[in-house]
Amino acid sequence: MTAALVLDRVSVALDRRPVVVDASLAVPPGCLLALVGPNGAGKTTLLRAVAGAIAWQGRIMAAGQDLAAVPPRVRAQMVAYLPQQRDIAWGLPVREVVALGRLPHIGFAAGEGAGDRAAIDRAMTAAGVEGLAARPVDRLSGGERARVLLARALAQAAPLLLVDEPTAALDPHHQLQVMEVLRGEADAGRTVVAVLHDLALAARFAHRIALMDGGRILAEGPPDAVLTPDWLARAYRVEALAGTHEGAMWVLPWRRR
Ligand SMILES: Nc1ncnc2c1ncn2[C@@H]1O[C@H](COP(=O)(O)OP(=O)(O)OP(=O)(O)O)[C@@H](O)[C@H]1O
Repeated sequence: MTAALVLDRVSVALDRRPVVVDASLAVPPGCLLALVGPNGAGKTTLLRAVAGAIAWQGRIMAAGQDLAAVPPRVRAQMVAYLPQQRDIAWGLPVREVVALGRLPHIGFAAGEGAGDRAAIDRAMTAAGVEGLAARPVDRLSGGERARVLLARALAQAAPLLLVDEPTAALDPHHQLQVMEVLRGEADAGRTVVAVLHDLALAARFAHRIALMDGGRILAEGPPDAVLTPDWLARAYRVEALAGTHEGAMWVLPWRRR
């Protein structure tokens, strides 16, 4: 099957320092890929490159198209991105913030159509923010705001969804809800790349895991092939407990090495 996202020796330098080095990856359609690794590994930088937010060297292909040659509006229809930064400058009502996700489809001048309204409603329900629709977004808790921004990315309905630490600041119930949504998006045929620090959530929900350290992808594969004692010791310098439950892997970092 043709990969939905292909990275071919992607490198990024920030302040003339190599931050991502020769990252190569092929992610099939219908895959939830967790991008994991220690602080400073280069995960956010790699995701920002795929989102087109920073310059890169090498090749990034989505749905067979070289993203360097795709106009911004078309890219916004192809790629949705939930950045790590959750600041929202204006106190817009929540529903209006989520509706911004439809802009690549309807533009500034045109109004929302029935399909847009359905996508917005679906995204708000999936992210569990339908009860917040009229609330000003700058008066929400951190976790509520995070879910509103996830809803905005979901409303974009792009075939490639990039999410940076989507479960940070969420309570366990909402962490599971968000991971179920991301897994559901992948199972519906989209490609989802999620930067995750929580290895338990990565092991439980991701189809595949890419482990980064020092700007490089050290390992990529199914959770039980990547979250091994050796790789966890090498990348994170931790020992972890692990097992399986209901057909999924679980992992619990236990002590530093
Ligand atoms: N704007 C910038 N200018 C220069 N260096 C940067 C910039 N942003 C990040 N870096 C550096 O690039 C490296 C990778 O950062 P990045 O945010 O991609 O890591 P990460 O794996 O997402 O880390 P974390 O888990 O802490 O979020 C770090 O060493 C960081 O200090």
